[in-house]
Amino acid sequence: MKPAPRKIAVMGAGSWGTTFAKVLADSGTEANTEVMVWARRDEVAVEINTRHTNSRYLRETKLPGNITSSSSIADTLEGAELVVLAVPAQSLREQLRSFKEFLEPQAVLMSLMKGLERDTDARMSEVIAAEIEIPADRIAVLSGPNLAMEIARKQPTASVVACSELETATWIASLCSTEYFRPYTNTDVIGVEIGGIAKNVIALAVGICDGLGMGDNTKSSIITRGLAETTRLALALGGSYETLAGLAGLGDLVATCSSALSRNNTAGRLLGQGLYLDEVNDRMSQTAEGIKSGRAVLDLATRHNVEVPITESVVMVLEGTLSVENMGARLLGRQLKSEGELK
Ligand SMILES: NC(=O)C1=CN([C@@H]2O[C@H](COP(=O)(O)OP(=O)(O)OC[C@H]3O[C@@H](n4cnc5c(N)ncnc54)[C@H](O)[C@@H]3O)[C@@H](O)[C@H]2O)C=CC1
Ligand SMILES: O=C(CO)COP(=O)(O)O
Repeated sequence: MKPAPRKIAVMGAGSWGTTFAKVLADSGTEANTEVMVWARRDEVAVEINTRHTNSRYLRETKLPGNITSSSSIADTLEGAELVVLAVPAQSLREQLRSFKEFLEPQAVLMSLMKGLERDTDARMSEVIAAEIEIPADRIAVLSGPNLAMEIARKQPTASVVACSELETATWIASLCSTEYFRPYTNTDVIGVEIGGIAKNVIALAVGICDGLGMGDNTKSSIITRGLAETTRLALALGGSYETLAGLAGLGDLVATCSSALSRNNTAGRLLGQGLYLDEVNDRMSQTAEGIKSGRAVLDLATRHNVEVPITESVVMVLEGTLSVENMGARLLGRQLKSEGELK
């Protein structure tokens, strides 16, 4: 296996980028790996460097001393053998264009993002491959039940690093393994990404049910049938069943759909309580990827002839063609079918 890198760059100083930088720094202390976080706003970089906090996203959580930050893309990427991407999914393509000239020639890129690009329906690993033109063995993704605030508090969790080349995934896993963060490896990049993307839309649906005052049977039914439609989509795209039964599928779906920390779940709850989408967006200070990715998930599924009734209903609510009150009737009124059908 390759030795630990001298430097890892994390592009994006939001809640997950900063928290994952902390995981990397906690993991790499003995190897003296420098972890540098790129922040869009200079004041965030200054706060990380001087106070070792990022209070807007992680309140008073203390960041390890081997994390530094800069608002300069060039400085952050210089010498970085691993580049971790943690910006909102819809901004990735544009950001990569500004990162490209500063990337080290052999750098490995890993996406932390759980979104699908609108209009192209591209997964983040596909956007990276298209914009940076590096081989698949240097493109990885990380996904799993990973609510940032819990990890920042060092509450134990597991996750999945996926790359078509197992050696790359194994190398990255060795760089982010700590006493509170256990990464598994997988070569099924499609399954891992689809699990992370689709669960955000399902979490919106569960949040809507919550906001409408529905109980646990309703939410459990949405979670379970949500997993069925996510699995159908992943299989149609070439992902594997086992991946969707694992941390990046079931694991993340359960965490996101049950947690008040989830931004997607929260956004859904506000919709269920009767707020308009504009009002919900105004209240969200962080990225809820499902709101923008929902339409792309539906388009992707439609192109592949995959039925995703929960996603479709959520998109209709988001686009104003279905009221939250009528969502249940729309889902329950469908033709009866066998539970086992995964096609
Ligand atoms: N927060 C969490 O618990 C987890 C988040 N994720 C995923 O990680 C990705 C990033 O999420 P968070 O860090 O939570 O989001 P966030 O909303 O906390 O932070 C986003 C960061 O990107 C920056 N940003 C905003 N708009 C931008 C733009 N147009 N161009 C460049 N940068 C921009 C912001 O300044 C901020 O630093 C998302 O895809 C999310 O689904 C995945 C697992 C856990
Ligand atoms: O992906 C996440 C947990 O694994 C975070 O979910 P939210 O983006 O809904 O907060």
